[in-house]
Amino acid sequence: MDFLFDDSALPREPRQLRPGAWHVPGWLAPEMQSWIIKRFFEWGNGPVPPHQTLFNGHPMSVQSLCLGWHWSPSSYSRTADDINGAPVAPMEPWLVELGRRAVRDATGDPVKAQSYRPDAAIVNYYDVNATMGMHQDAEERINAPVVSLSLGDSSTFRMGNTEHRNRPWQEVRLASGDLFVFDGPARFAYHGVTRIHPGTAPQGCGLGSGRINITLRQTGLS
Ligand SMILES: O=C(O)CCC(=O)C(=O)O
Ligand SMILES: [Fe+2]
Repeated sequence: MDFLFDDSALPREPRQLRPGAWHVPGWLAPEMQSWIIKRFFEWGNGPVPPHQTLFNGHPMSVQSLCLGWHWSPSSYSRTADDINGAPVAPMEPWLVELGRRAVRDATGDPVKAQSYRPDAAIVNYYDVNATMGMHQDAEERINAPVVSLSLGDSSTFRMGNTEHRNRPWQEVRLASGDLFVFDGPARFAYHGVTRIHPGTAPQGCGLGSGRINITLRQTGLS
C-alpha cells in the first residue's frame, strides 16, 4: 500500500486504544502540518542544537530539541547542561493553545483541557532508521496528559501497559497529522516506536524524509 496511497487516503476513525490512550487520525489539517514543519526548521537554529541524548550511556537514534524545559533522561532543567549549557528556548504560546485543543478533542473533557498548561515540548526527529525503545514518560511531577503530534513519514507506534515494557501491547500506525494523547490510566503506560515507514509523508508537507514527533508535557516544575 505504501507505494499507492499515503495514509491520509485511508479511512481512519478516532479510537481509544486502552482507557486513557486516545488516537485521533488526521487531527492536524495539511496546512497546519506544513506550518509546524517550518517552525521545526526554525527551532533547529535555536540556542541548543538538535542532539542525540545519551540514554544509559548510548546515544538515542532520534535527534531531539526542547522548548520550555530541557529534557535529559532523568530530569528537566532550564539549561542544556549535557549539551552546551545554553538556556533552553521558550515554550511557544501557540503550542500551549494547541495542546489544550488536543486534550479537549481527544478526551472530550473541556474542563481538563482548560486546566492543561503544557510547559515543555520535546521535539524528536526520526530518520528512516531511527526507533525509540519502550519507556514511560515519567520525569513530570504531575499526571497531566501528554499530547503527541506526528508529522512527515508514518511510524509504527507501540502502546504497552503500565506495569512493564513487555506484552501486552498494541501497535498502531501514526501518520502525519495524527494526534495521540496519554491520559488518566494510560498516562504512565510504556510506549515506543518500532519503525518509520519511508516515503509515506504527504506530498508537499515540507519534510523530505523521516518523521517529526512533538510531545507536550506539563512538568509540574516551576
Ligand atoms: O515518537 C513518538 O511517537 C513517541 C515519542 C516519545 O515517546 C517521547 O518523546 O517520549
Ligand atoms: Fe515517550
